[in-house]
Amino acid sequence: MGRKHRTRRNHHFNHNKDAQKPDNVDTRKPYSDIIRENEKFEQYYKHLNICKEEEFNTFVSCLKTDLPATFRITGSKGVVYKLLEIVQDQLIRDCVNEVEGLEKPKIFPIPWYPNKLAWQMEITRNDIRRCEAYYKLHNFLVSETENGTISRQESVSMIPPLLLDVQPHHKILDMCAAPGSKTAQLLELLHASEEPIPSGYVIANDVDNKRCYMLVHQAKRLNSPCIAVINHDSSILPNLSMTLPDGSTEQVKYDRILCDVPCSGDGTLRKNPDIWMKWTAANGLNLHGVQTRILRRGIELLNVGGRLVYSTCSLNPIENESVVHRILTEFEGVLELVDVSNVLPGLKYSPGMEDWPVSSRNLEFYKTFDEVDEKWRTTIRPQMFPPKVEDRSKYNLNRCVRILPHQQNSGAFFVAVFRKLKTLPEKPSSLDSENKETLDNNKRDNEDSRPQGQRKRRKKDAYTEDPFVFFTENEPVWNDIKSFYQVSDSFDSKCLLTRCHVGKKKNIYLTSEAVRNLVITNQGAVKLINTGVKAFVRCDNKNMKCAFRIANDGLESIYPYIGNDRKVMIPRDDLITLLMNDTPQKSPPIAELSESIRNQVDNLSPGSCVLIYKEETSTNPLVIHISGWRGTTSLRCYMDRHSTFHLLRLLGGDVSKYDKNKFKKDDSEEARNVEEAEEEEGLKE
Ligand SMILES: C[S@@+](CC[C@H](N)C(=O)[O-])C[C@H]1O[C@@H](n2cnc3c(N)ncnc32)[C@H](O)[C@@H]1O
Repeated sequence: MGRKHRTRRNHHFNHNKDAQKPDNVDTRKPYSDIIRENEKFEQYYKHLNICKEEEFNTFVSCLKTDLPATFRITGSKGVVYKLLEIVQDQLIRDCVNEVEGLEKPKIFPIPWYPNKLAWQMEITRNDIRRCEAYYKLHNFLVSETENGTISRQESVSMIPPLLLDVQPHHKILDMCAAPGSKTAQLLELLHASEEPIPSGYVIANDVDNKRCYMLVHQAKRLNSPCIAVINHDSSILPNLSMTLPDGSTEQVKYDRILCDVPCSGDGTLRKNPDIWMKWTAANGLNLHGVQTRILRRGIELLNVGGRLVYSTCSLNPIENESVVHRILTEFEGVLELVDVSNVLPGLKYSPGMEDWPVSSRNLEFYKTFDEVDEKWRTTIRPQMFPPKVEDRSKYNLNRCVRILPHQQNSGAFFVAVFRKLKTLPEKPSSLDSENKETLDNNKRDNEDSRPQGQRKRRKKDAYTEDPFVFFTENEPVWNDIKSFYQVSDSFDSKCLLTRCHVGKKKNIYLTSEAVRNLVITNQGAVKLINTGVKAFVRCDNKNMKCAFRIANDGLESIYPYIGNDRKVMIPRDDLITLLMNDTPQKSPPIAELSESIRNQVDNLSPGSCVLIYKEETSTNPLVIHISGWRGTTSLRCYMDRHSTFHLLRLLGGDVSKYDKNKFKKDDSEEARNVEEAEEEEGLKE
């Protein structure tokens, strides 16, 4: 083995070797003592020919360095393009302070990501967090992430949703969804059209109850009425049903499925260096079974003509091609691998392997199961081996995509895209005993009931979620809301729900019709963790003739149905004034706002309203809707600090109140806020 390699964490200083270390660098280095070396790892992947021999040293050296910071820009069209301008022209210029001896890092769009909406920097996440020169850049990333307008996601993890080819009408299942960065991307793709509420939806599932709440947090940032978070083992995921217009029910089959399975994670060594210490060849062998079971269930739940993306952040063929091959064999004639070589031009990758040895944990490599030593035959299974040479062309395993870290300075990743060609036959053509058992336990493709194992579990589980109670035709609070906001008759109030059966309703949430249908049809049969975007919030203010104000979260979905009388067009300078005075005590007096505002609110009764800001000048008009409050003498908007920071940035207002330097003592309170936000960032990928 070569000499011990301790990676330098602060390699933002690397781009100028003579650079002096600036003052005020936070010295916390959680991973700094990890020796990024594992002899067996290198031996294993060298033997497997994971890349060309002459590239192997570059491959390993790259894995020992930290990952560059990347993010995606998300949100509605106008906001996206405004933010894109800021990222492109101003982010590094204005958000990185000049420090002698420190070059400003480069930022560039990730070449294969559509429309320049994903960006990579020459520095790492830790550089950004620890170096004072980057505090504004860090503030930008934290506040825009919290606001839901950027997503700090590893570049390779952005690939699976792009390969799913999502349309707004698709029924989508994310089988292993937490913490939810890909779920968020799926939701964005679902909402890509102009429709305020798309007809499709995302069912986001994870087996880990705590991690399901990370999913809820992710989904909340995107304010979608089209998502439900559920909590099941996806290898035995219950069938969901929907109610048809004639009252009968039908099993839900999904148009798109993301199967981003649990894996050994050795593709994330750059981000999670502790994996260097834990890596053994046994990790892949132990995960192959659960990965296969989850993928198998996904194929059962997929619509004919539908697409399923199987992905891992592992380099190991035992978790990748081997699982894909096994499933293609089991479902012969039913599935094909899709050729995605032209979908993301500019993406560099290696084609999937068509041949691999299977290794014991002790790195004894076998070409066929017959050679396997008796003692390993419980961990090494016959189905883990590659196809025979003469069968290779049947499976097209070379259509799988393996991204190696040195190919474009990223993490490593594996993706395979399946298309379902026909319904499953009564019995798959080739089944081993393990498969037979699983399939006998799980009800078959076209049966409308839950897997047996699941029924047992349900009895044991104590469901602790508050109930999901949808409005009925005669919901008492609805009349007041409808008449106060002049809600159009085309709005279906039955898509509103609360989380209590009795007592005062506090928050009212909105789901799409399709999600409502699913929740009601499957009540008691699925462990539903969360659904619905907050649309109205109780606000018992004696000056308002309605007990509920409009919430910002659901405003984009509900906006088209609100009557014009409670809408106020707000000019830029007035909006900036409101944003700069964002506490109820400091709400700007109406008398001090522009004539345009005074005229509009003259006849507006006190209470909740929608403020609309339009900027027509740019090529992609920016339209922003904000929940506002017309007081007896003042006007204000409901915004949390991150959204206020975001809007001021978009409008070119003064952001200094929010852009605090956490390295300065005076700003310690703000620093704590930033730290808290960072803690939350830990919830994301
Ligand atoms: C690789 S992570 C998923 C990352 C996620 N797709 C994202 O982009 O943020 C794998 C997830 O699978 C979950 N998981 C593990 N076994 C599972 C199972 N049998 N059913 C469902 N989820 C499972 C884990 O809790 C973990 O959250």
